[in-house]
Amino acid sequence: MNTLDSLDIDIRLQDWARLDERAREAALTRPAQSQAEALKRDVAALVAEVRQDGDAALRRLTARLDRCQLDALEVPAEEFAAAEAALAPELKAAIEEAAARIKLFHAAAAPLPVAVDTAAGVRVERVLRPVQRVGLYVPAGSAPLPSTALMLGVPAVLAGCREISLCSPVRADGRCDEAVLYAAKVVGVHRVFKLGGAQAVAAMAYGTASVPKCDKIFGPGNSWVTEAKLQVSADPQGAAIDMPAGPSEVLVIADAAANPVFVASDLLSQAEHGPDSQVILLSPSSELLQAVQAETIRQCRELPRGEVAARALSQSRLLKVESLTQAIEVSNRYAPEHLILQVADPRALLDGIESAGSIFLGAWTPESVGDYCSGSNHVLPTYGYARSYSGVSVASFQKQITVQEVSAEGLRRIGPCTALLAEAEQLEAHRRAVTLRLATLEAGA
Ligand SMILES: NC(=O)c1ccc[n+]([C@@H]2O[C@H](COP(=O)([O-])OP(=O)(O)OC[C@H]3O[C@@H](n4cnc5c(N)ncnc54)[C@H](O)[C@@H]3O)[C@@H](O)[C@H]2O)c1
Ligand SMILES: N[C@H](CO)Cc1c[nH]c[nH+]1
Ligand SMILES: [Zn+2]
Repeated sequence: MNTLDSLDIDIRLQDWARLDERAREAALTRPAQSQAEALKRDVAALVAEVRQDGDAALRRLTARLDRCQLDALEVPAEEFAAAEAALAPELKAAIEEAAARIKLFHAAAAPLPVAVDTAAGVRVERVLRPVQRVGLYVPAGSAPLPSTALMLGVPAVLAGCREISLCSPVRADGRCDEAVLYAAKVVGVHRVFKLGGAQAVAAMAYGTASVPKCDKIFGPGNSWVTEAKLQVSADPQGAAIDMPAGPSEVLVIADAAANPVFVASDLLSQAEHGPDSQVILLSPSSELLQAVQAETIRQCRELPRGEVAARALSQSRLLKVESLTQAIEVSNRYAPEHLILQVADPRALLDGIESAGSIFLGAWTPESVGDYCSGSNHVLPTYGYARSYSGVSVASFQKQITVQEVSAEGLRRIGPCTALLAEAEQLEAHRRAVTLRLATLEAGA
């Protein structure tokens, strides 16, 4: 008998119309992030320890949390070579294929410089400059994610970042995952460190003897990683971050004609990430919801990570809605990291979507293709942050600087407007910086 045969697997089916406001809120609430207050305290202690003791703290914490006694923290050239030699040629080719497609999309979607004459003699420009020192975090706690090295490394290199460091948890045998190392090499990451969790984030934010300080930290991770990113970004001496990218989640909107086997497989693809993941299905069809419920439980029993997925399913929902219009309203309220539209005409729904990290249209677009190799980025805002944040892109690794140049004629045109507004704000020095120049122009005219 399969060990999962006896596992209690369930995913709750509810009717949205019958839920009161509190029950609706509960249905759309993400799983608690391992007791928020305790988490904040624990992470603050880890960050402080790294700030105070640098490399010694990193070795101590890695021994405690990752069960590995590290000597050198940085991955040496020989380990990259050994990783490359150990990988199957097909896997290396798949990593290269994915990298090429991610590069194609990210290069095309990169911001461009702008130059506009907003009045005769008044030129305003936007120039782009890379963030100089960036730190990438690639998870490897429950599953090493070489695809995340691609998703972060490709845009960092396209943006032209000068120092690109990458941290990923070390295995108990003292090595990093081979495919993560190969992906880092393929995209052109400069240095890789055998560090995971909050301690890796602290090392990149403040720098240690071995790990260079970074200006901005990118990447997903578990609760400790995400909380550490939030804490270091609140400290002016720490580092900026891309966004809070925590436990994976997906929301699927499906109509009566959707294939329950496909829908169940999509729900499970994100449920298997971790016990704190969440998946939601919205459909106006009771038959489809019941079929997906049965199919999800059946497929879950077949998965190597079925136990993990089952825990995520226990805090997930299948919700009967009145219409696809109501499904869109509920989805916008939830603001999912991933949104899959398995309906007859998904493009017809697209305009109504206000908040989502990434959208997948139609029966032949599983979320997995975005995770790996369609070309879009899989580092996306979770926990409702899609209401205000976007996924990682080349722009995330750039600063947009505005430039303006005004000729004498231009100042004659826009000077009076400036002076009037300065006067209204009672900022006399601002006004004079214009009027003194205008007077000089008048005198010379
Ligand atoms: N939002 C996104 O874009 C996105 C993308 C990929 C993955 N993810 C998510 O990233 C997460 C990856 O998590 P993971 O755990 O597999 O790997 P991880 O690399 O984020 O975390 C592993 C590290 O956590 C630390 N840790 C473990 N137990 C600890 C404890 N008790 N106290 C303090 N630190 C501890 C260890 O140092 C370890 O190195 C998953 O939740 C996945 O869903 C999100
Ligand atoms: N679905 C994850 C983002 O939430 C990314 C990922 C990496 N590997 C597989 N999936
Ligand atoms: Zn995934």
